[in-house]
Amino acid sequence: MATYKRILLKISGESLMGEQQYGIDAQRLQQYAEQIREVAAQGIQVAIVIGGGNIFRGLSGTSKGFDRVKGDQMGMLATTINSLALSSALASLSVKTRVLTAIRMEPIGEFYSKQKAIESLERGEIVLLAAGTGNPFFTTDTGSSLRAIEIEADVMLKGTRVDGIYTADPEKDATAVKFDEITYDEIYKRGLKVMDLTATTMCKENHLPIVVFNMDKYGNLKKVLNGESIGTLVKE
Ligand SMILES: Nc1ncnc2c1ncn2[C@@H]1O[C@H](COP(=O)(O)OP(=O)(O)O)[C@@H](O)[C@H]1O
Ligand SMILES: O=c1ccn([C@@H]2O[C@H](COP(=O)(O)OP(=O)(O)O)[C@@H](O)[C@H]2O)c(=O)[nH]1
Repeated sequence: MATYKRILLKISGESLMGEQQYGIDAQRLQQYAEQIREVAAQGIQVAIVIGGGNIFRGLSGTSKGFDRVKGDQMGMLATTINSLALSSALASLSVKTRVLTAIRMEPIGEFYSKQKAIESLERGEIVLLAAGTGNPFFTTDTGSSLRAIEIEADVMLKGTRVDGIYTADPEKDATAVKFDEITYDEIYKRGLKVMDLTATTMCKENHLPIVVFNMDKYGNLKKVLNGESIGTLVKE
């Protein structure tokens, strides 16, 4: 039995690289599309935000001489490229999708509105929310929390390449221990960097639970949605 009716799934752009150093790994993309199709077939309404770190990050561009605002705009275009790729992979599995962009760029996608997103979700379409918040100096984590709150999602699922939230970055500290549950305040107190603080604060202020889980393990998305205790649940 699924515990959530409407979800906002955030997928890390960097994870889309798979084993590659850059860009989109076709196999990884296909795996994501299959898993998303499976949960949508259970009747769960799915909206998706994808990062752009596999292509471009504004902040890293500044060290190479890019203007930050232009760099962030490049990052937002990167999230749009990834959204189109996932939309196409889902379409090839006969799943209906709608790409809504935070910046006007028809015909690549339609300009986002809450109403369009909800109409599509209620029709059973997968909604891909591209270009983050549409503003520089933000991240797709913040875009995800913003959109999740707007569309009245029951939960924000942060699909990433680690198993959940740890006492320290598990990619750097082998002694780090995973939390099954954690409060928003504990994330601040411990200075945990799994999600940016703007995103965490938006979720806290709007009472939106977050689940951080490993999206790269095939089948995990379904497990989270079926209420298995996978990943880390963030709540009050
Ligand atoms: N306390 C922590 N618990 C879990 N992951 C952490 C923590 N601190 C930092 N991280 C890092 O956060 C990453 C997950 O965030 P994500 O937004 O998916 O990655 P990225 O920003 O690289 O695309 C993990 O890969 C991990 O290295
Ligand atoms: O609302 C937003 C969302 C994203 N970005 C830019 O898009 C890049 C890619 O997004 P992010 O780093 O969040 O992707 P991920 O870490 O998930 O790969 C960021 O570095 C920013 O430069 C932005 O400017 N505003």
